[in-house]
Amino acid sequence: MPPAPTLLGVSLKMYFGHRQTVDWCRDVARMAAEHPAVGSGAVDLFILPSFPALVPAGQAFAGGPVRLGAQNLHWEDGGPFTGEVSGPQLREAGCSYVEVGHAERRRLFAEDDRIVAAKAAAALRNGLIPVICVGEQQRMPADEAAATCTAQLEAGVRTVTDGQQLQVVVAYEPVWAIGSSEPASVEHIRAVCSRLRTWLAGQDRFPHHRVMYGGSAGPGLLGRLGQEVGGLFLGRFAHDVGALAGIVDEAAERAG
Ligand SMILES: O=C(CO)COP(=O)(O)O
Repeated sequence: MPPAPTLLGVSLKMYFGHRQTVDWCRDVARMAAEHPAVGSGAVDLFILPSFPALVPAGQAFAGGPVRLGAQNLHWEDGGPFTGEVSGPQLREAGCSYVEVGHAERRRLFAEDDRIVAAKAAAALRNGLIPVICVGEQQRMPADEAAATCTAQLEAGVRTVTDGQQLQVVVAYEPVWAIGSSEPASVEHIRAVCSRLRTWLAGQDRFPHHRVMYGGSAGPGLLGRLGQEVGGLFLGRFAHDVGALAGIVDEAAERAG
């Protein structure tokens, strides 16, 4: 069996201005169109820009292999929720993915496991692949981190019951490694991702699941991770499209 495609995702968070975001997406679309590994399906690439850029970014990616996603959604599908964006709106805007429960949202916007669970359910209900973020707050041994993250994941999907053919992505992001200079160690990443994969594999609800690593991930990391790590969730170190292209190369090498 050929290895599963490597999943690469980039969240732009709120780093770029609007024009800069759209220009960056056009550059990524061009890079991906020229990169055989993205076109062949050996590498799956998704980009999560800010809400206002979703439509022009979708236009930039139209007809190509790059998938679009959002960084957040509301748990209801419509109604009096000022300032919020719904799953159906994201689908209409062309999104395939949506991020749920990022550490910054948990910390700064008081998103707890109950909200994460409601948002994950909203994503799945609307045909969006949730990228469910989990991660331990402080440095700790890998087995403790794995137990913490598995419990977070279990809580984050507890309301999802009807899982036939549902796809989920889990982004393992140790909070202490986000916005840092270095990612977690390769051994730590492999151990935690492996435990998350084992937990997901034991769930009939999620026949299609992938686990990726994020937190100061950048060039040179992917090649050192085993197949238990399905890909990378990138932040700052993908701002340079050349660096992102290099990571796509590493993913292509992994595919063999
Ligand atoms: O949180 C992250 C991706 O969503 C990781 O961000 P950094 O790679 O910039 O630390």
